[in-house]
Amino acid sequence: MPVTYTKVEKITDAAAVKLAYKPTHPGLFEVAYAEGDYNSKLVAARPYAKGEILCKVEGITAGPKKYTSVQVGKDDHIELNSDLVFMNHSCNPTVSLDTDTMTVVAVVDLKEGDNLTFFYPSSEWEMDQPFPCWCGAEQCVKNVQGAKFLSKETMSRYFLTKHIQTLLEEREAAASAAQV
Ligand SMILES: C[S@@+](CC[C@H](N)C(=O)[O-])C[C@H]1O[C@@H](n2cnc3c(N)ncnc32)[C@H](O)[C@@H]1O
Repeated sequence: MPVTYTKVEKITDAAAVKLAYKPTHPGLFEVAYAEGDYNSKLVAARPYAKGEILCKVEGITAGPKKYTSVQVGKDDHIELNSDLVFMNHSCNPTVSLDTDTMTVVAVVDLKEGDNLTFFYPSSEWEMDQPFPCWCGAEQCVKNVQGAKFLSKETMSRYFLTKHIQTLLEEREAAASAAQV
C-alpha cells in the first residue's frame, strides 16, 4: 500500500490536527492526537488476534538516528514515514515491530481502540533521545535508553530483532573475555 504521510511536529491544537488528519492505514490503526510534547499515541481501528500481522512496514527511508527513527541493523536506521511513528514504547507491549520481516505483529489479542505499543529496545541499541517511561508496567525498565543498558535477563522477556540479538551476544562475549 503506498503511504502518504506528513508528520505533525508539535501539537498545540489537537482538535485542528484531528480535523486535517488522514490516516496512513485507514481501517487498521489511527493516531489519537493529544496536545503537548509526545503525548499522542497509535490505537487499533479493529480487533486483532495474537500473532496476527497488523501491516507490512512500507514507505521507509534510510536516515540518521533520531527519536523518530527505527534501528534496522548495527549502524542502519530508517524513518517509518507513516502513522506507525506514533507507536509508543511499553515494557508490556501489545505489538512487535519486526524489522527483519518488516511487519507489525500483535503480541496479545487486541480490541478496537487498544494502544499499540512496542518495546523500543527490541530494535534500538543506544537511543538518540532516552526518556523516563510512563508505561506503568509491573516490570517497567524505568529509563528507556536502548538494549545496551539492559541485562540479558530483561531482554530475554521480549521479542528481539536479529541485530539486537547479535549486539547482545557480542556484549556477553566481550564481558566473558574481559574476565579471563
Ligand atoms: C516516535 S515518538 C512516539 C509518538 C509520540 N508519543 C508523539 O506524540 O509524537 C517517541 C517519543 O514518544 C515518547 N514516548 C514513547 N513512549 C513513551 C513511554 N512509554 N514513556 C514516556 N514517553 C514515551 C518519548 O518522548 C519518545 O521519544
